[in-house]
Amino acid sequence: MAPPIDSPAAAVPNDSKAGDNNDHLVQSADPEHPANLIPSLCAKFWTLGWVTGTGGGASIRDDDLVYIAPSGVQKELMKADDIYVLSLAAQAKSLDRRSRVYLRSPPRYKPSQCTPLFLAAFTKRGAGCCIHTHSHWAVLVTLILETETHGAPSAGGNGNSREFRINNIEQIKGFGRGFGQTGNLGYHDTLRIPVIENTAHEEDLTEFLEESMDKYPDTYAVLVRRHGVYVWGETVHKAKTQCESLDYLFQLAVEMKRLDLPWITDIEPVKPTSTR
Ligand SMILES: CSC[C@@H](O)[C@@H](O)C(=O)COP(=O)(O)O
Ligand SMILES: [Zn+2]
Repeated sequence: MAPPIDSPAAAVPNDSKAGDNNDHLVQSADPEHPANLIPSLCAKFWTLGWVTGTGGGASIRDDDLVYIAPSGVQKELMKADDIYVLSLAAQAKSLDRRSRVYLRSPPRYKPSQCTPLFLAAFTKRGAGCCIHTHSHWAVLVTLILETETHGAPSAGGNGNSREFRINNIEQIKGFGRGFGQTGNLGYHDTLRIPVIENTAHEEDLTEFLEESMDKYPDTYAVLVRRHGVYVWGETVHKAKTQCESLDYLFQLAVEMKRLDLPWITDIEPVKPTSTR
């Protein structure tokens, strides 16, 4: 396989030996270590159809260090030894935003093309984990929304192809209110997920993803039309459960559309008649 395109490490931690490529950064017996967790999570995601045929992936941030999968590999078969490691502090000092400074680069691969999008979640939102899926349900929702703009909004949508909206579904409670805010969305809250258009090259999505983050400061996800979804969270646990909740809602929304059921409904909150 071709060598990595991005620049090798300019700075290495003091405890590294020269020439060892900082392999110790990905060597741990702890299954929760990011270098072990990314492969095990991706193996689970593959069973859900989220990272089929090398598409999709996941990245984890541990303080200053970001762990990234290689590009174009079967994500469900990755090993810890395949993982790239990048320092956010070193990256912030880099003058060229498009070149990246890796503390560890497996020589046989290139880093994931999703890297700048994962970095946006870490630097703009302080996320601890970002997941990218090519789930059928995410893609179908963007296709349904696309048809909404060509003609009158039907019962299933909201007439705005750049935003997915749904309310009055219990699983909405699986989402946080936004970074820096406490608690989760409520049953009657409306979940809004922005949609950006796909580009020929993954990294060209970055500016549009960042734009969406600015426009929707509370969002934990951005849909990419005809492509998939990026979902993040403060922790791995939160990114994973939000991604699962979203996939559940996308599947439900597609089935609702088939049944001509609306995604947005006006339901009066039911008041408890007695206190326990
Ligand atoms: C099936 S190719 C998909 C890629 O172009 C991209 O969309 C993707 O999600 C994965 O990119 P990768 O560089 O392999 O991590
Ligand atoms: Zn992708």
